[in-house]
Amino acid sequence: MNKLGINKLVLIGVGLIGGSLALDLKRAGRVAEVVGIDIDADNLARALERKVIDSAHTGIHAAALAAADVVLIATPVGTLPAICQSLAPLLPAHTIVSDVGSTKQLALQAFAQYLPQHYPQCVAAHPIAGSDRHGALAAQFGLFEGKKCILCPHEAQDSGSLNSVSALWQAAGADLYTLSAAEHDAIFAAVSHLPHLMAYAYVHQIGSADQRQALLHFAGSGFRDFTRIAASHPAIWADICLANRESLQDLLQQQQQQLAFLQQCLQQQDAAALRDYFQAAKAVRDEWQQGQS
Ligand SMILES: NC(=O)c1ccc[n+]([C@@H]2O[C@H](COP(=O)([O-])OP(=O)(O)OC[C@H]3O[C@@H](n4cnc5c(N)ncnc54)[C@H](O)[C@@H]3O)[C@@H](O)[C@H]2O)c1
Ligand SMILES: O=C(O)C(=O)C[C@]1(C(=O)O)C=C[C@@H](O)C=C1
Repeated sequence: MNKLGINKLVLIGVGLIGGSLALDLKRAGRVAEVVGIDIDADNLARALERKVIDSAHTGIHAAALAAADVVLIATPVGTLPAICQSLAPLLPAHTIVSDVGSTKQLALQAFAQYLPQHYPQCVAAHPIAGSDRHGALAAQFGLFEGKKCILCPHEAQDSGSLNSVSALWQAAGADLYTLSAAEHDAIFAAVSHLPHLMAYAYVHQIGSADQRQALLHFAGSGFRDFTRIAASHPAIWADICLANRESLQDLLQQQQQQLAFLQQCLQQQDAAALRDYFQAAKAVRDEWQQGQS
């Protein structure tokens, strides 16, 4: 046992987020051994080369899970139910299960439905850090340093498991916050999932334009800054958007009202309304930026 009691971490999904946490925990001496499970054998080979993990499996097997202290699920959120179902007969009694997914109600539902014996030891977590890159090659040290990590404890939560998972994220430098899963999903629909949808929609508009080549040729930093997140992993984002579809449908409706207002300002050549609208948006953006420092 090391100082946290985490001898063996089983990481399911050895990508940007899971891989980055594994790197930090290994460097901090908080885990002795990391076993990687991933459906992508090439990705596992890269993870082994980069020492993100110590051993690799392409499926969820008893041998991989034997004596696991923590199982961390870091796959697209839509895979959680099936993964929990596969884990159920194989988990040692003491194992803590956690996830890193961008939506939390689905995670708690999957834990409750497929891991009822372990439910008190299941801890839903979400680091608010990442990028448009993916896979083990994108895993990096220090990704979570100074970033928020949201924990969504549930009604049957075992406090020891919650503390152990909290300690892992703190070891990676994250600042911990607690929200209910419903609060979490409503907030991140607005500040993460909606902007991703809008970036995808805007890039589609450009990509389907007759002048596509010229538009892309001359696009500069405004285009780059607004569209970076449209380069994110399609499978990760399809799962997030579907898992949070109800909030997102409401938010898209609200966004259409914003666009309709802009149409009206342009039609009426209303410079004052546009200036006020942009000024109010700038004030919100400036307020956010100040809160970051
Ligand atoms: N990318 C971000 O910015 C970010 C930030 C915070 C949280 N998240 C969440 O973290 C999770 C992982 O995202 P990521 O960005 O690390 O993605 P990633 O693509 O870098 O890594 C996911 C890995 O899971 C593997 N995988 C997919 N299905 C699997 C399955 N059924 N069994 C085993 N392995 C499987 C993939 O091969 C891949 O290596 C997602 O739930 C995402 O919502 C992402
Ligand atoms: O930086 C990015 O590319 C991100 O999209 C990171 C981001 C975000 O929207 O802020 C994306 C999804 C997460 O669940 C958490 C962080």
